This record gives sequence, structure tokens and C-alpha cells, in this order.
Amino acid sequence: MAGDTLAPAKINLFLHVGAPGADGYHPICSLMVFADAGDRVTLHEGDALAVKVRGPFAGQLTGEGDNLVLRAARALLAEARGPQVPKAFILDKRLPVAAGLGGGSSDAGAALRLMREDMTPRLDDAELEAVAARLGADGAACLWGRPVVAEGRGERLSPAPGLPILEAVLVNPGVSVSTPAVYGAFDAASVFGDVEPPTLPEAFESVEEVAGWLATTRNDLEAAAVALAPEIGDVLATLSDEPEALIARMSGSGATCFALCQSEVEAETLAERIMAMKPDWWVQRCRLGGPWT
Ligand SMILES: C[C@](O)(CO)[C@H](O)COP(=O)(O)OP(=O)(O)OC[C@H]1O[C@@H](n2ccc(N)nc2=O)[C@H](O)[C@@H]1O
Ligand SMILES: Nc1ncnc2c1ncn2[C@@H]1O[C@H](COP(=O)(O)OP(=O)(O)OP(=O)(O)O)[C@@H](O)[C@H]1O
Repeated sequence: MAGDTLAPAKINLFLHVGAPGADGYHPICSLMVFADAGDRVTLHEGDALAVKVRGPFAGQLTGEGDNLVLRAARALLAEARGPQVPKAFILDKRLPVAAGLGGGSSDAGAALRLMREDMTPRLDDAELEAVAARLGADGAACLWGRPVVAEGRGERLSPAPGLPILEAVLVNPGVSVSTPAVYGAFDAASVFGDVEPPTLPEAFESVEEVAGWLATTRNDLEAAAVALAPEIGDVLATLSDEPEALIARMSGSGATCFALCQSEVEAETLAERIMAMKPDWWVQRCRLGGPWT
């Protein structure tokens, strides 16, 4: 049986990061939402487990064997009870790689959801989530693509408060930043954040209210990422200067930043102006919320 699905971009609306534990991993508290834009993963029967990558960012992925789509597929097959039909994937890579958008984790999540459809017997949601969590800290959150507050290393999920759909613009200056390198620079600065979950309103009435509340939160990795890739500072300064941007902040470990806007028209205006100003930057207007799949 064939199928295809969106692997949505993940945005950390805030990301609070504490001091690392003995294993080197950091406790976090993050409000994650998902975009109606992302990669596309297609599954069909094949002679052998394989992935073909195409799309604008295919060239940034080397080594088919390391692709998170295949790592996810292998991890799921290891859990399968009974013989399974070989799967072939097509990955349309529309998100920049190592960009703070959780693209690899979201691709893995999409592959797991698609494969589970065809399994007999099927793994349940908790079993699928356990497989996703083993693939990376963002794995569990990116499996379902619904707004969540993530704690622990990122695997402890609770439902996010009622958020309106958020009109947004994503901007990446064309630099890849490695997540371990950003956490390393964060440690070197020794300025650790408080990861007690902030008091979240039960619901937000408007995007202005969301932006106002987010201004009381942070992305603790921003300074470390800007130190490694000063272009991120240019993106944040450029977005912050624009009247349509209610708030501008980096997502995850960067380099992609987001701006929230009051309406779709304002987001489109902002996206077009940034594209005209900075033709080399990746600019994507989108809506944040989820699930979109
Ligand atoms: C930056 C975030 O994307 C925010 O959502 C995540 O914290 C990172 O998620 P991820 O890319 O899925 O992370 P992984 O692939 O599991 O880990 C990459 C590296 O990030 C660091 N890492 C990750 C998560 C965490 N809570 N603490 C860490 O220190 C570790 O050095 C690890 O080797
Ligand atoms: N399908 C995939 N898509 C993206 N990256 C992949 C994929 N498979 C393997 N990778 C590898 O995973 C690493 C992280 O890529 P990804 O795009 O998920 O980063 P990210 O957006 O910064 O993630 P996060 O926000 O979770 O830190 C890259 O070094 C990349 O080579």
C-alpha cells in the first residue's frame, strides 16, 4: 500500500535550557509548534528498504544509509511482530538541513506513521512514540506534529495550551549549524537557564497576546548560535526592524528564525520584503499550530 504525508517543520516558540547532566544532555523546557510547511515523505512497496531524496535541499543530505527515514524504518522493523513487506521511500527535502526545524526528526516521524499503517499487527501509539524517542531528543515531539510542551531531554511531552493558528515567516540565512556545537558553545558560556515550566495561560485570545507572552520567555541557545554563526544575528536584527514582526526569535539550535505576524497578509508582506532584501536567504511564509498531517 502506498501513502504520503507532510513532515512538518518544528518551531520552538521558546526554548529554556539548563545545565547539562552527567551524560552531557541538557534539561529543557520548550513550547513546540508545527508549520503547515515541511518535507514530504512518500512510501511504496519496493524490492529493498531504500530512500530516494529529491527536492531543493536534497544536496545537503549525504549518505543514504544515515538518513533518518531509513534509521526510523530499521528501528520500526526491529520492533515488528511478524514478517513485513520491504518499503521504499521518497523524501522531498524542502526544509534546510541542520536548521533548527527538526527536519530529520519530522521525516523520521512521517516514515514511522506511514509504515505503521501497513503493519500487521500494528504497533500502538505508545510503542511508536518509544521508537521515535530513541532516534533523537526531538523524535517523540516530531512524531505527532501537535503543539506540545517538551521537558526532560525533550521526550517528556504534555499538551500545549490553547493557541490560535499563528501566521509566521521562517527565515534561514543559508548557514547550517550543528546542534552539538551550539550546545557546546552554550556550555562554554556557563550561563544556564531556568527550566521550571513558566506559567502558561490556559488559552490565548490572539496572536498579539501570544507574542506578548512569549516576550517573557527565551531561546537560551540564541546567543551561543549567534556566536557560531553571526548571520543569525543579522536575521534577528532584520526581522525585528520590520513593522509586521510582532516578535522575532531563533528556533531550536538555529539558524532558522521565525517572526509572528498579525495576519496572513502581513506575513506575506514581510516574507516578500525579506526575499527582495536578501535574495540568498531561505524565506517561508507559513501557519504555525498543528497537527497538519
Ligand atoms: C535544540 C532542540 O532541537 C530543541 O528542540 C533539541 O534540544 C535537540 O534535538 P535533536 O536535534 O533531536 O537532538 P539529538 O539528535 O538527540 O542530539 C544532538 C546533540 O544535542 C545535544 N543535546 C540534545 C538534546 C538535549 N536535551 N541536550 C543536549 O545536550 C547533545 O549534544 C546531542 O548529542
Ligand atoms: N532526513 C533527514 N533530514 C535532515 N537531516 C537528516 C536527515 N537524515 C539525517 N540527517 C542528519 O541529521 C542532522 C540534523 O538535521 P536536522 O535538519 O534534523 O537538524 P535540525 O533541524 O537542527 O534539528 P533539531 O532542530 O532537532 O536540532 C544533520 O546533520 C543531517 O545530516
